[in-house]
This record gives sequence, C-alpha cells and structure tokens, in this order.
Amino acid sequence: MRQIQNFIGGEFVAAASGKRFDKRSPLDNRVIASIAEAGQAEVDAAVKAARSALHGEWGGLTTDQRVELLYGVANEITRRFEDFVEAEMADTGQPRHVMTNVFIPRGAANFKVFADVVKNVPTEAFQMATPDGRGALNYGIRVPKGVIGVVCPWNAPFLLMTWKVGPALACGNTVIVKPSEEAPNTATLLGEVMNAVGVPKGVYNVVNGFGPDSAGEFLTRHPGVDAITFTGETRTGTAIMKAASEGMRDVSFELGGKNAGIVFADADFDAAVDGIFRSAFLNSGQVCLGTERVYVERPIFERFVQALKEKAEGVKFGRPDDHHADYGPLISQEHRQKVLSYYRKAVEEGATVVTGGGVPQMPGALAEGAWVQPTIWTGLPETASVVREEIFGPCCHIRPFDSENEVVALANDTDYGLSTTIWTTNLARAHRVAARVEVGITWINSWFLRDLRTAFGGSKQSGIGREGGVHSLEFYTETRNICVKL
Ligand SMILES: NC(=O)c1ccc[n+]([C@@H]2O[C@H](COP(=O)([O-])OP(=O)(O)OC[C@H]3O[C@@H](n4cnc5c(N)ncnc54)[C@H](O)[C@@H]3O)[C@@H](O)[C@H]2O)c1
Ligand SMILES: O=C/C=C/C=C(\O)C(=O)O
Repeated sequence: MRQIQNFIGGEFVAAASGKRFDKRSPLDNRVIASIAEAGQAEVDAAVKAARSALHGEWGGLTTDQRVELLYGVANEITRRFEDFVEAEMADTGQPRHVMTNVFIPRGAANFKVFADVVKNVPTEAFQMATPDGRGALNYGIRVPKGVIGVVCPWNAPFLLMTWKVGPALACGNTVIVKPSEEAPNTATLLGEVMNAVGVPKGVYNVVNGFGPDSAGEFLTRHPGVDAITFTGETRTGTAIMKAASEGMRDVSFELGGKNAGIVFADADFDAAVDGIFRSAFLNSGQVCLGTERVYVERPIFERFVQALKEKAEGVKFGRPDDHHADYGPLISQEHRQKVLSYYRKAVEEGATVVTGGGVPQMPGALAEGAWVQPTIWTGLPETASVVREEIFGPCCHIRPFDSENEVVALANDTDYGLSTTIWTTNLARAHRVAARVEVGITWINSWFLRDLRTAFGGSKQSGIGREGGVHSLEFYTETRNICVKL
C-alpha cells in the first residue's frame, strides 16, 4: 500500500504526532494509501521553510533564472507524464483517456503559461509635470506577495493545484499546498519533480490532512501565510475567508457553481447534444464548470431530451484502464451518498426521471465502488433543490424556454455565477446572451475550451478574483510605485 508523506523543506516527512489516515479507492472502496496527517507542527515547519526560501536562494534568483526552473518543472512533468496519470487515476478512479486528454496535460501547461507571462509582462511608468517644470517619473515594480497557502479540491487535483502553484512560483512566491484528503497523490509526486529539477528546498511544500482542526485550518489561520488561494465549495470558502481575515490575508477563491446550458432551436443539434452531454457527465459530473441546469428552446425540447437520454444510457462504466469505460465512479462513498440523496430528493419533489436515478450494477469488487447512474430529470420548478443546489454528480435537469429574455432570466436565477455554455448558430444572439449571463466564463458552441491567458473565476457565490494570464499577477504580486524627481 502506498505511503504518502508530507513534503516540507525538500524532505518527505511523516507527522510528529504519528497520525495517518487512509485513502480508499473510488473503484472498490479498498484502502490504497496511508497518508501522514500534518499537524500544527508540520504546518509551522512548512511556513518556516517557505519563508527562509523566500529570503534565501529562491528570493535572489532573477526572473529568467526562475523561469528556467519552471520550464524544467514542466519538462519533468512531461517526462513523468505516465506517473502522474497513474497517480491521479488511483486517487479519482476516472478513465485513463480523461487523465491523458484533459487533466494531466494541464500540469505542464500551468507552469509554462505563467513562465511566459512573467517573462513578457511590462510594468507601468508615468511621466508627470511638476511646478518647477523639471517633471518627475513614476514607475511600478512587482514584488512577490510572499508565502502562499494553496488549498485544493479532489475533482481535478493536479490541474487545479498546478493552476495555482504555477503562477505563484512564476511570480517569485513560495507555496504550501494542502491537497484534498481524497486526492493527495499528485501533489506529493510534484515534490519529487521539484527536487529533481533543483527548485530550492522550501519553495514548494505539501501538508496533507483535512479542513477544520487539521492541516487546512492550521494553514489558513497561520500568521506566517501572506495570502490564500482556494478552490472548493462555497461554504468552505466562507470558513477560509474568516480564517484569512485574522491577519488580513488576501484571498483568491474559485468556488462552486450551478451552471446553465442554453440550447436554442437553431443550434447544430448533434453538436449541442454532444456538448451538453460532455458538460453534464465528464468526470462523472465532478467538474465545477459542468452543466446541471439545461434550458432548451421549446421546438426542439422533446427531441433534445430523447437524444440526451439515449447518450446517457449508452454510457459504459469501468476501471480506468478499461478502454470501453467512458466514466468512472464518484470520488468516495460519502460523496456518492450526497449525490444519491439528491436523486431521492428530485423524485420527492416531483421530477420526471428521464433516465438513471440510481446505481449501476457493477461486477465483482467494483460493486463496492462509488458508482452512480448518469441521471436526467424534467418537470421540476426552478425552486426545486436539484435546480438550485450544486450536486456535483452526473445529473442535470432540463426545461423548455420560449424567448431569449426568459432564458437569460432563468440562467441568472441562481446564487452562483461560474460558467455557461450557449448553443446556437445565430452568433449575434450568442454574443448578446453571453454578455447578459452573470458568470465568469461563457462558452459559445463549445465547453471547457481553455486559453490560460484569459481571466478565469466566478461571480456571485462562485468566487472572488480572477486568475489566468496577467490577471494572476494581481493576486500573486504586489505592485510598488516609485516616484523620482527629475
Ligand atoms: N471554481 C472552480 O474553478 C472550481 C474548480 C474545482 C472545484 N470547485 C468546487 O470544489 C468543490 C468540490 O471540491 P471539494 O469537495 O474538495 O471541496 P471542499 O470545499 O470540500 O474541500 C476543498 C479543500 O478545502 C479543504 N477544507 C475544507 N474545509 C476547510 C477549512 N475549514 N479550512 C481550510 N481548508 C478546508 C479540504 O480539505 C480540501 O482540501 C465543488 O463545490 C466544486 O464546484 C470549484
Ligand atoms: O472542476 C473544475 C475545473 C476547473 C478548471 C479550471 O480551473 C481551469 O481550467 O483552469
């Protein structure tokens, strides 16, 4: 069984308390790893190591030298691509093709894009007139924010962790990562990469554990942490914001969503079915940008529901290396119980269950896994729980609409504001509707296409701040203005 340690100051260490916790496979609920649970002592040590790296070799590197190392990290991730695929499949149980095509390639990309940004982004300067006529020059310099706490979710562990570590390191910070207790594997593996590439010890640290009264809380409350970047549930964001406020730390939050998919009658029908299907069921619905509310223009509503039903009923489940497997299980039995509770609630609230609503029959040991059926509902009011609350499973509710104004109002009738996908061949309308939907990112005739230079983040309860391209610099650096009299 894999033993997973913390990674502090370049060393793999257990917890002084000796505390460890188990990781169970989503596939069959077997214990597959034992993880050292970092306590306050380990978090203190990680903060100390990160701080001394800032004032040591790492803090003295030029941007070019830092960029060189980050490219080295990206290249080493690529060289060990298979190791990261295996590690993440063990954690999440998702099919190999999802890892190799979607999630793991973003590891290297998340380092390269920000290495390029910091190399090329200009700083600002202003010439100003002065009463004596000789003028003055103002110029800005960017400095690292310091020690960054990075708290990560389990649904795309490597992608989402490196999406924060990449810019943080590119801007000269040091980091302490707290992976999800459900998905610690790839964060530990990245520690091996950092050592292999020669990233100075203490620049990248990993403390494993849980949230409240464990590593997550110890990190977000720590006075030696200068800023916190968090990806996870909105309610966790509230708890972390409270912790960060003790000491006035800046926060960057990527939180929950209840995203709408909008399909107009003039859409490319097959493309829209494929696109909504992928956005609702990829990664067994465990994607924050995924679609759980589908709105279809009435003339094609019945045909669309039928087409989506057929695709959902064609889904094959299996082990990650089963080439026939389209989908894996949910991350854990606990999460499966949450999703199944919504499946029950939908029926209690009067939903028509178009397909699914239960668990698939799985052979042998897989019967113990966290499997659920892809599920489609119709017939519920917008006030229903499964229409209002994030479920984070392979399920969606579909309802018809009759006008552009109606569907914009429906899409915006949510506490969240993360993403939307719009399907129509009338691009003037697509752009008009996209500008009116209150979310951070909208896709037109597509979904989950990601240009890493763009602003990424949520509105309303879906997040605080934007990361991506130069936008990340606003969070991972501080700008100092210097005015010199000429
Ligand atoms: N907006 C985005 O880009 C984005 C991306 C991926 C996932 N998500 C969201 O993440 C959620 C799924 O991930 P999850 O279940 O791991 O989220 P979660 O909030 O349960 O946990 C996320 C992380 O926070 C830690 N944590 C929990 N309580 C804490 C506390 N009080 N203090 C410090 N740390 C704490 C957990 O240990 C874990 O590492 C979904 O809501 C999904 O929408 C959002
Ligand atoms: O489950 C959510 C996936 C989020 C993806 C990103 O944050 C990204 O693509 O940068």
